[in-house]
Amino acid sequence: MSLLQLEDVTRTVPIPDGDPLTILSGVDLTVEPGDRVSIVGRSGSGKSTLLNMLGLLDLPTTGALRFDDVDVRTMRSGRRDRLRGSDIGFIFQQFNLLEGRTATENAVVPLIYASGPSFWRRERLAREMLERVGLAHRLDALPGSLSGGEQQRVAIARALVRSPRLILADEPTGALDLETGQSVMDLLDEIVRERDAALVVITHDPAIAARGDRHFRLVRGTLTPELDPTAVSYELVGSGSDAGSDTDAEEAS
Ligand SMILES: Nc1ncnc2c1ncn2[C@@H]1O[C@H](COP(=O)(O)OP(=O)(O)OP(=O)(O)O)[C@@H](O)[C@H]1O
Repeated sequence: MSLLQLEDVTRTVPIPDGDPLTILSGVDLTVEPGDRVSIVGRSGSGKSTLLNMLGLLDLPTTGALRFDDVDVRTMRSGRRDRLRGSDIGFIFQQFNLLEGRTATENAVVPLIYASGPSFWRRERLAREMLERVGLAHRLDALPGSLSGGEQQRVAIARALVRSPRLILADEPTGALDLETGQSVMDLLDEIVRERDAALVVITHDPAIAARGDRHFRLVRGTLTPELDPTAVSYELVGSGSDAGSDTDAEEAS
């Protein structure tokens, strides 16, 4: 049984007074427990759209999206939301921590929506997770007093505190220097391995992509296997205005 499966997925969005815009097409991806998948793609290639789908935030326009072999499109939105809360953890480039709340208060947030022991033991679970990411001495620190690497560790603790089976990381080292980024990735890899969770990392950085076990690139909404992620040129994965965009929308305009 696979954890997550996309089969021939297309995502189109309506354009006022125009043909629908195709953002993803023919995407096939299977993620198994313990998998470490990396996806590179330049600005506008459809990464956020794909991430939203992997995180069950958006549904395919056509094609199949299955979680635990259950067609996500047949689920009521409440069930999808609960599944996302309990089984999927998100890590972003900008750590998205609540300012004015301590590290522990930030890490506890996902457990506020849990039930049973996870809810009753939430403070302890949050503290244990922060200890696991090396922040035992900063439990009461506010985000503003933490370094970038420490803030990302709080965000990792928050993402993992419910023991999700799938972790989605969107440019997790994008706001960190090289060395801090590597140590954050080391930690993430370690914890993911310990828990046999699956990790999908979306990144512009070939060095981060190379850490995965299976590599893909997203070009104009099409996902293809990448055999040698270290050989991906900057031009392909580059971000920002110098790299240009990658969509039909840009081409059409
Ligand atoms: N609802 C929408 N309506 C119109 N265009 C959209 C919509 N959603 C996405 N797009 C376009 O589809 C393309 C892919 O979007 P997406 O946000 O997935 O790209 P991305 O690879 O995450 O880009 P970036 O790295 O710059 O964030 C972009 O050109 C975007 O403008």
